[in-house]
Amino acid sequence: MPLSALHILNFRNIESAELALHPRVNLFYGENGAGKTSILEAISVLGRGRSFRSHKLKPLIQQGSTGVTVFGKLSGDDGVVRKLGVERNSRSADSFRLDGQSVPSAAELAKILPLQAIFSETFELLVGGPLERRQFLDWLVFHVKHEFLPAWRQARQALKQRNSLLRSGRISADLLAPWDIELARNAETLHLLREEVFTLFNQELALLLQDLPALSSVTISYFGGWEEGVSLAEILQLNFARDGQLGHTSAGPHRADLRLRLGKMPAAEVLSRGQQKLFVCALRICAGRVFKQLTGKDCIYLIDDLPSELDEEHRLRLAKWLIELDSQVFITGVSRKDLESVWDLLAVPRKVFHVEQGSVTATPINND
Ligand SMILES: Nc1ncnc2c1ncn2[C@@H]1O[C@H](COP(=O)(O)OP(=O)(O)OP(=O)(O)O)[C@@H](O)[C@H]1O
Repeated sequence: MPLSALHILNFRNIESAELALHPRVNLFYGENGAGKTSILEAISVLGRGRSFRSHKLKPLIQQGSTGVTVFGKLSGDDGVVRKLGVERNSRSADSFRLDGQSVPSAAELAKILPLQAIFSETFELLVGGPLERRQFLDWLVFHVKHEFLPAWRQARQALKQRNSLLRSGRISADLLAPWDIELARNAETLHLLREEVFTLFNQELALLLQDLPALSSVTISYFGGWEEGVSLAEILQLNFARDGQLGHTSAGPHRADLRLRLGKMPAAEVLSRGQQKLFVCALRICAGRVFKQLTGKDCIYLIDDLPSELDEEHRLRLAKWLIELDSQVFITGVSRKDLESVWDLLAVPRKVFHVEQGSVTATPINND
């Protein structure tokens, strides 16, 4: 369901902005520091409870203010309307609201407002550590498999307890046993769900990249976080002494990863920077495609400073993928001309906003 309205209060340099949005393409242009990324961050806070750029709350709250508020209205073609609200305050706990009712966590909002963000750090997906790739896969698993979140929370809790015992030095197999059982049980569930979703994802990625030979030769494999063919329960027992020395659990679902290779080499060492960026965009588009196939719903794309990240040919490719997906997109850029050129070329209806010192104004476009 697309976001039809957005109301932002005291968010970084935006004191107040009320936007009526286009159901498909929304472009934001303006000088450096104008507040373009802040608009995408506000949408991210609405859908995830946090910004894609910073986990910390404090930098988001406008200087001199005590809290930020973001409201959004989602409107479906069938006339269904959902209202989301997030208030983040430096003094009290975060408040998440859905259709006027308080909800316990941002996960409830994420189900209604599924988001994919593409920004400069996203392009580190190939070269960065496993955490980003694991979070990338888990986004899709969370959205398409309802069993995922409870298993993930229980595994995280068991891991926390196990690590705290390991660190305390009071370790005996008896003390660890209940947490080993809990961790291993949930880990097997997470592994099966991740593996199943990854298989679908990989098939879809091959289709998406079939006419891009340089990228379609990249192979991706899923690593569950411990040795294949052995149960995690056995591994935890085998690693007992080692984990004790390390003070943490060395194998488990928290070590899962996606391994991207081109021939025998890590893909990041062979692909050019431009190819890497397009490949990361393809991964994110593919996640949206699988999400749509399995749920019948669309996810929303937030894309920060696109013209500085991709050249025009790659921007055109990304725009075509987004159009095929029929997703609502929010894209920022400094120059209006660079930002609009591919959408002009493809004659795509859209809304263009000018952002200037924290104020946001809808502007007429050529075909208005
Ligand atoms: N907590 C805050 N209170 C007030 N102003 C802030 C706060 N945090 C950041 N700012 C300012 O708000 C603006 C936010 O910039 P933002 O990153 O959204 O700009 P942008 O238009 O995306 O710029 P660029 O093109 O450089 O990426 C900056 O000018 C920054 O100095």
